[in-house]
Parts: sequence; C-alpha cells; structure tokens
Amino acid sequence: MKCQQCCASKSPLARRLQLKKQKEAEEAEAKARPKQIVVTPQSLLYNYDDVSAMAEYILRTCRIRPKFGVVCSTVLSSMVNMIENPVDIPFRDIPQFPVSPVDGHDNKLVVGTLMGATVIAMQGRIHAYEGFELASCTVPVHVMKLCGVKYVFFTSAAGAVNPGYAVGDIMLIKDHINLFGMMGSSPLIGRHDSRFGGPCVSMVNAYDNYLLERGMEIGKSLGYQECLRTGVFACLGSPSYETEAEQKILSLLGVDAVGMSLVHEVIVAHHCGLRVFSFVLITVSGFGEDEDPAVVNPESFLRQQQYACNELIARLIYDIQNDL
Ligand SMILES: O=P(O)(O)O[C@@H]1C[C@H](O)[C@@H](CO)O1
Ligand SMILES: Nc1nc2[nH]cnc2c(=O)[nH]1
Repeated sequence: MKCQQCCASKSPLARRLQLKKQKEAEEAEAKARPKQIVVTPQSLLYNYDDVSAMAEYILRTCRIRPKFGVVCSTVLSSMVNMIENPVDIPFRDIPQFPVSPVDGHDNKLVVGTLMGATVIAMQGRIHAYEGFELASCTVPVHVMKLCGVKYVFFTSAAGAVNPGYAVGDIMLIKDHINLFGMMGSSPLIGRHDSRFGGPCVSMVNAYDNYLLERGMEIGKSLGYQECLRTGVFACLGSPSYETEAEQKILSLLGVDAVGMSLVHEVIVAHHCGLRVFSFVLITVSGFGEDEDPAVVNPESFLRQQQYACNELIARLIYDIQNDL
C-alpha cells in the first residue's frame, strides 16, 4: 500500500496542489486575523509606563522637581558646572535609559538649581548616528516632561552653511527643516499615547517666539551682538560632515547651520507641550575657497564662546524664573 503523504508529495502535481492549498489556508487565516496596528518605535521601545519608571527613579534620587531641562551639546557640557547642589545620575543607573557608547560623551544627568530655579541637565545626548532609533534619541525629552519640566533648552554643535557665519557664532534657532521627517522617519510616526500628545502636531511656534526674542535681547545685553544670529537649522543622520555638494543643497533649501541632533528632540518636546529654546554654537565653518571643512578654531576662542552660551542659558532661566 502506498503511503499517502510521502508518496504524494513526490509527485510534482501533488506538490503544487499542496502548496496552493497551504497558501489559501494562510490567506484565509490572515484575513480572519484582526488588523494589526504598526507600533511606532517610540511606543514599542518606551511606553508611558517605562517613561514613568525612568522619571520616578530620577525624582526619587534627586528629590527635586525640575522646572527647566537643558540638553547640553558635547561642546557645551561645561554648562553643568553652573548647577548648584548638583546630583549626578548616570544614564546607566536609570532603568532602560539609553547610554551612548561614544568615547567622551558624559552620559549623565545633573539635577540641581541654577539662578534659583530647579534644573535637570543632560550632559551628553543620544545621537542617531550612534545607531540609535529616534525613539531612543528623544526618550529623555519625555522623561523630562514626566519629571515636571516646563521649559527645555536644546543646544548643539553645528557647521555653518550660511556664508556669513563664522566659527564661534551662536545661532538661536528660529525654525528647522526636518530632513529625517521628510524621508519618513520621526519618533512620532505610528501609534501615539495621548498622554504625551495627539497624532499630529502643528510646528508653528515650536521654537517659542517669546523665548527667542528674550534670548536675543539677553544676548545683546550681555554684549554678544557681534556673534549672535537667528537662523534655520537642519540635522543630518551621518557622522560625516557635509560634502561641498551637500553644503550647496542645504544652502538652497534655506538652511543656515547643520548638525547631528536636536531637530527630533524639539519635535517631541513641542508635541508634548514643552516650551522650547534652542541654539547652536558654530564649530565648523562652511566651505571657503581653500578651506578644509573640518577646521576647528583654537581652543581658547571656543572656550570663550562656550562661556557666552552658558551665560545666555543662565540669564534666560533667571528671567523666566523671575517673570522678567
Ligand atoms: O551633542 P551635539 O549634537 O552637539 O554633538 C555633535 C555631534 C558630534 O558628536 C559632535 C560633532 O562635532 O558634536
Ligand atoms: N553635520 C554636521 N554636524 C556638525 N556638528 C558640528 N559641526 C558639524 C558640521 O559641520 N556638520
């Protein structure tokens, strides 16, 4: 007697029939299954409870409810030295908090007071070019929100695209071009949690106009008018600086300065209702005739400009805190 299964499966016709049946069964099963929602990396990687657990750990550790958040660029990490009664919280101690593997990134939060206001500062941030999802780059913003932060200041190192800019200039950001978003990549894509915000968000006033104006006034009053600019920022996903051709494209798009972070953080902050003030320190000049794009000015000059940035942050916090 012939075995039904193995002998039948040896005939090509029987095998084709078997495959057809199998495909039809799979299709019927897929049809019967409820439609799956594609989960956004943000909600997949860090849901509301995960973010709450991170915020609770921070609040329990520092026993301060911060009103101001500051995300320090790698070049502006000295900002945290201004914080009084600082409590250092390494990223690795916070459950699920991302940790940058890059040498020289400090990977800690510093919580304390500055100009009489409570602050939480990130010394070192998470970059997409390190291989992280945008959800990981931006989860610290949601954590700040759940810690009680109302105002958040983002800073970054940047390369000049605007030919009128020089190394050491401080550009207050008035707008951005979200190149990642235009390519379909955003921490807000997919299912949202309404406790953080709605499915879509207007980006009007994302760079809070009032804070921008106050920042400009303060910068001028501190005597920095010569190096203060306001402009449009863009973030690229690569750790390589721009080629000459890329610089030209960015310039045509209306970008004044370009960096490797910040834009997606601002989107998440604005989406969840934080008031945003952002600026970049120009550390690499645009292309000159014979200029190497990676030329960075002498240390002492940059240190002076880092001091200017720190002063700007401190004074703006003071003014907001005291309703000035
Ligand atoms: O923290 P930011 O975005 O300022 O850091 C940038 C990106 C690189 O780590 C570095 C390049 O200069 O600065
Ligand atoms: N993309 C980019 N990021 C920077 N970060 C600091 N300088 C630069 C720059 O010139 N280009």
